[in-house]
Amino acid sequence: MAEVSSVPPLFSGNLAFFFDLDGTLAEIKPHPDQVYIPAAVRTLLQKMSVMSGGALALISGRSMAELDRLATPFHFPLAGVHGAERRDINDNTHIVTLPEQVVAALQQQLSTALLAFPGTELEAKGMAFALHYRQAPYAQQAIFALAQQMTQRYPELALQPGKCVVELKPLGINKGSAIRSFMQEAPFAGRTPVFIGDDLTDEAGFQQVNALGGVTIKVGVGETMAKYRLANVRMVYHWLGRLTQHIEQQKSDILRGEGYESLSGSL
Ligand SMILES: O=P(O)(O)OC[C@H]1O[C@H](O[C@H]2O[C@H](CO)[C@@H](O)[C@H](O)[C@H]2O)[C@H](O)[C@@H](O)[C@@H]1O
Repeated sequence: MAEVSSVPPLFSGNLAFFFDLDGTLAEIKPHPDQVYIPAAVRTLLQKMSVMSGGALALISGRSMAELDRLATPFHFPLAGVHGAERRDINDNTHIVTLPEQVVAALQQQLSTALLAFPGTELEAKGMAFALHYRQAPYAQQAIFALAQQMTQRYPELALQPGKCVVELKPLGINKGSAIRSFMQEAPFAGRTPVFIGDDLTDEAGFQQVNALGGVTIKVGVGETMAKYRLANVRMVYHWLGRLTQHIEQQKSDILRGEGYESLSGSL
C-alpha cells in the first residue's frame, strides 16, 4: 500500500470536488443530531462550487434531507445513504428502494433487538438503517452479530461498518458508484475528481477516484487507498481555505497574463 503520510499539494485546473460529511466537513459528535458544518466552511464550499462551475457534491452516509439541512442555505448536488439516494445538478433524484415490507420488518426487528442494549440507537433512513453504539461500546460485538444476522435474513442488504456504527444498506450501493455517476454528467464530466473522506465507507470512493486519475485524501489515521492524508477536520478546513486562495490566485494570474478568454472552461 502506498505511503499516504503526505499533505495534499495545492493544485488548480479543471477540478470536481466530492466531500464526505461526518469526520471530514464536520467534527464527530457523541450524537448524530449534534453535528454541524461551521458557517464559514459552508460559505467556502459554496465559493468552491461556484469556482468549479457547480462541480461540487456531498457524498455521505446521511440522508439527502439531512445533508440539505446541514448545508443550509446552500444547495449542492448530493449522494446520500452511501449512494442509495442521489440528486444531480438539475435536481433530478435517483433513489434505490427496498420493498416496503422489508423496511417495515427491519424497523420492527431492529428496534426490538436494540432494546436489549441500552445506549444503542437505531437511525432509520428509509432504505438503510444505522445501528449506533457510540454510547454503548460494550454492545459492539452484539450489534455486529445482529447486523450480520439481518444480511443473512435479507440478502438484498449489505453490511457497512463505520465509526461506532454498523449500517445495513442496499446491496451493491457504495460511494464509488455514486461518484462514477456524477463523473458521467455535467458539470463533473471531463474534470479531475478530488475526494476527501475519513471512514471505511469512503474507501470505495477513493478506489473509484484513483481509477479516474483523481486526487484522494484520507482524514485521520487508518489504512486507506487514498493518496494523501490530512490529520483531522481542522486541517481539512485549513487546507480548503488555502486551496481556494490558491485557485483564486491562479485565476487572477491568468486574467492578468492571458486575457479573459483563456479562462473559459477552466476551474
Ligand atoms: O458518510 P458520512 O458523511 O461520514 O456519514 C457516516 C455516518 O455519519 C453519522 O454517524 C457518525 O457520525 C455521528 C456524529 O458525529 C457519530 O455520533 C456516529 O458515531 C458516527 O457513526 C450518521 O449518523 C450516519 O447516518 C452516517 O452514515
